[in-house]
Amino acid sequence: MSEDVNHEFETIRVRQEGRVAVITLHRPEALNALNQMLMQETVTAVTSFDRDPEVGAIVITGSEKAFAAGADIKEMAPKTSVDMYLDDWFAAWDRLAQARKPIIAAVAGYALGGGCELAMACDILIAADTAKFGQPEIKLGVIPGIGGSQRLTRAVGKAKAMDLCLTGRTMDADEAERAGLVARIVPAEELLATALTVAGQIAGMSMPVAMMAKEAVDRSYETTLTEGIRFERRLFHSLFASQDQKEGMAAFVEKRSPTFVHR
Ligand SMILES: CC(C)=CC(=O)SCCNC(=O)CCNC(=O)[C@H](O)C(C)(C)COP(=O)(O)OP(=O)(O)OC[C@H]1O[C@@H](n2cnc3c(N)ncnc32)[C@H](O)[C@@H]1OP(=O)(O)O
Repeated sequence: MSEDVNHEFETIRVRQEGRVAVITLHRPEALNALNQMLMQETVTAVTSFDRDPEVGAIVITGSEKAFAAGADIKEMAPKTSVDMYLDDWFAAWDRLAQARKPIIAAVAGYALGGGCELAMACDILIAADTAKFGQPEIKLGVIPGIGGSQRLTRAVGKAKAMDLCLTGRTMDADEAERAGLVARIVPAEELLATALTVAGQIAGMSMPVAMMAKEAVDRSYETTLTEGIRFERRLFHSLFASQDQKEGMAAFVEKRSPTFVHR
């Protein structure tokens, strides 16, 4: 992907700015509803950037009005249970959550249902003051299907996750930040610039170190405290074999900025 860094696909736009890759969801006619094409294109782009040594961080964003208004209801409506099971509907999104490089969701407007779930599958969620989050699937006679009941509960706790999943109501950016879903809120007009700055800071770190930091935090969701601390300690010890640990600590002692080589 790095040779042709500005690319328009059917449902997404991708570009690269230095070591930051930006994926913009682009289905304006449907408020970026997540259809199968958008899922495939987004996951393919993320997978490709994840493998690209010239990319240190990825930003996923939408439009001013909608990050994504959910999975595509019109596409799903006629499906049967067997269709959904045989096609393993939404399984491809799991590949996005398996990316090893940090992904920032820059969210303005609606992030509902699958849109909220996509944002939560990213590593840092930066919201515009216009953002609205929710899991309204219950109003459609279904429940979240891209991890919402699990990631939302881990992010905001059982009380608020139950409230959101059982009533289908939306919460604004302030409430989402207070609840712990959102890392930062910024004025809508500063959203992309802020996301790019944060992504640029991350991409300027040693890549293996940033990847290990992500892996260690993610591990806290999957394991006991004792095992998680042991895992973190092993990664930490292993970094003393890296050139970037030598450079980072030498730079501090010599009162200069480090030059990381991602090794
Ligand atoms: C089932 C699982 C696992 C996950 C899901 O995500 S289910 C979907 C959850 N999301 C929703 O239920 C939200 C659906 N959308 C809305 O409620 C509204 O569109 C809105 C409140 C987000 C915005 O309302 P507004 O009046 O400003 O805009 P609309 O005229 O309603 O929408 C414009 C255009 O977009 C189409 N649209 C919007 N959301 C979806 C969607 N999730 N799937 C398919 N299409 C969507 C909407 O139909 C309209 O297009 P048309 O005028 O051509 O019908």
